[in-house]
Amino acid sequence: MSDTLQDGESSTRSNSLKISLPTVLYTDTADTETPQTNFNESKHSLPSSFGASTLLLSSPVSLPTSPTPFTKTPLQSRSNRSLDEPTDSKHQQNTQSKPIINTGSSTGNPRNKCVLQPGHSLMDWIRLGNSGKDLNGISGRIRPVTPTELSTHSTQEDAWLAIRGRVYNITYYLPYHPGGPEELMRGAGIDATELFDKVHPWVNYDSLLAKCLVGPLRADRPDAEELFDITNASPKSERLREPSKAQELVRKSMENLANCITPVRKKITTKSDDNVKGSPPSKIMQSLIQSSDLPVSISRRAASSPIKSDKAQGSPPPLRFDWIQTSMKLTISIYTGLLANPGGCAKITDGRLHVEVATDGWLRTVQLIPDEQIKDPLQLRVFSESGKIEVMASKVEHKVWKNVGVMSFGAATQISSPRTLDCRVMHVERVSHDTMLLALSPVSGPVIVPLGHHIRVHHKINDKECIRSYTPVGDGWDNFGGDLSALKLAIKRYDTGDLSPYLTSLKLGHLVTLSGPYGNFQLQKVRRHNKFFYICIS
Ligand code: HEM
Repeated sequence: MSDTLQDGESSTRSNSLKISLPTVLYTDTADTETPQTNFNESKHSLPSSFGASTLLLSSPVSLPTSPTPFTKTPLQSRSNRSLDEPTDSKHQQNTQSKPIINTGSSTGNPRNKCVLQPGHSLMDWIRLGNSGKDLNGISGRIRPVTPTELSTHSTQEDAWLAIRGRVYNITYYLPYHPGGPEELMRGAGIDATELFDKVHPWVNYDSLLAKCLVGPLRADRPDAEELFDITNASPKSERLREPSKAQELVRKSMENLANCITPVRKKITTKSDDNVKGSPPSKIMQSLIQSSDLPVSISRRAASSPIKSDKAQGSPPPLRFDWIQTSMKLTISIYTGLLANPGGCAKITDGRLHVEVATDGWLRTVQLIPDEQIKDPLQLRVFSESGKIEVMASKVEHKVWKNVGVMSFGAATQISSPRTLDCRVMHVERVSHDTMLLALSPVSGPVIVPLGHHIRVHHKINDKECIRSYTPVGDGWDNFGGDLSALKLAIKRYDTGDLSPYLTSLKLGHLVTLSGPYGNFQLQKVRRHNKFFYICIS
């Protein structure tokens, strides 16, 4: 709750803590040094040298807004599993014999994530992928697979599945799947595209399973090879990664026919400032979505920001984004990359959605000028491991949008010094007999404290400044749903302490002075280590 110091200890010790490299704290007051993003620039005019891009997104993106055990709204607490309930008896047996434990997760993921066995985290999977192990089970070769052959690989010891025309050997990935092996087995032996899209269309399966690729799914038809051009002389793996336009067209039309779903990813490069356009949903799909607020998958667009990652020159990691909708909600997902240790906050101003995105010392503002009106309350979730920042807004008018609007990325700014700012107490809640939860909203702009970082609270007692460090707590601690820029601190009261009696007696509207964020934790660095030790000081 309060990191590093007991409340009764002197401020001198607190000040002497040498915590370097504070990363991101953002305030938008005029007298700060934080550069501002000028969103008045036209949608094509943001200079690329600043790494800014503007994209007009059209065609609504599908799918589930995620229910969560930590949530505060009816939509979020609703289970999205209704669409995904297993229908086959094989699966029912599986799930009955090994029930999935619904834990939520430290990353804030709300859904039915499972407790993974030790040594089966995302990083362990990445390590296994880099270990040279034969993950596709056929010595890394790529070859076409027919549906008949696919259906023979449907056991936990030998499981293949197909997504968007590509067959993957998921045998090794099973124990690493955050949704549990049983869930993943629902897709074994079949074309699991629709199933996958119903559960988590945002998951970057093609990267995660890159080493597990077996080959293209080839229909049991004599002319099917044409579709994938498997006789072409270029290296097969390359062709699989970059199908020709004609192949893509054929594949998409087949998917359309089969699923009425067209998930597409379009990459925007520095050379191309094309708007991302897509076909609007068909009338049938529109009326399906319209008639209920079920998260129906209709189509999907994603794009990458034109800012290329170039760590050597100290440039920020590239951002990608995606959007999905139901008739009542719009969800913008911003992908910062694996282990980029993102932080974020969001607000709606003058009908525009502003999302501040912090990644390892870089701050960018993403703005959406929506085609239709959106309103508060916003919900924001940050998935530290996967790097996804998800912002969900309510639609003023309950209907399916054809276009999402104009999306722009502000210039990336490197922020390296902590700031001091006043925060107002927005919410006070008793957590236990001696612990209070305070939600503090910065008076002058959002404050982002990434994972592993902390802030300091400053207060003068008898003219002597008293400082204590606190690590903000995440969602799930409180019933405060409001301001997304609010920091939540869990304060344990020590009757003989200097600061905690003051903090636990604060009332709504009181001002508190904070500084930060502090900390030099970089999630990326964790990648290189196999062993972790936790130190608990009591
Ligand atoms: C097709 C059958 C699949 C089913 C039924 C399924 C089911 C689930 C479920 C129920 C969850 C937990 C809820 C959630 O976070 O959304 C989950 C999470 C997840 N699954 Fe799957 N899954 C499937 C395939 C895959 C595949 C092929 C991959 C990629 C390699 C994958 C990667 C993930 C990841 C990364 C998460 C965590 C998602 C997040 O945190 O947002 N899943 N899955």
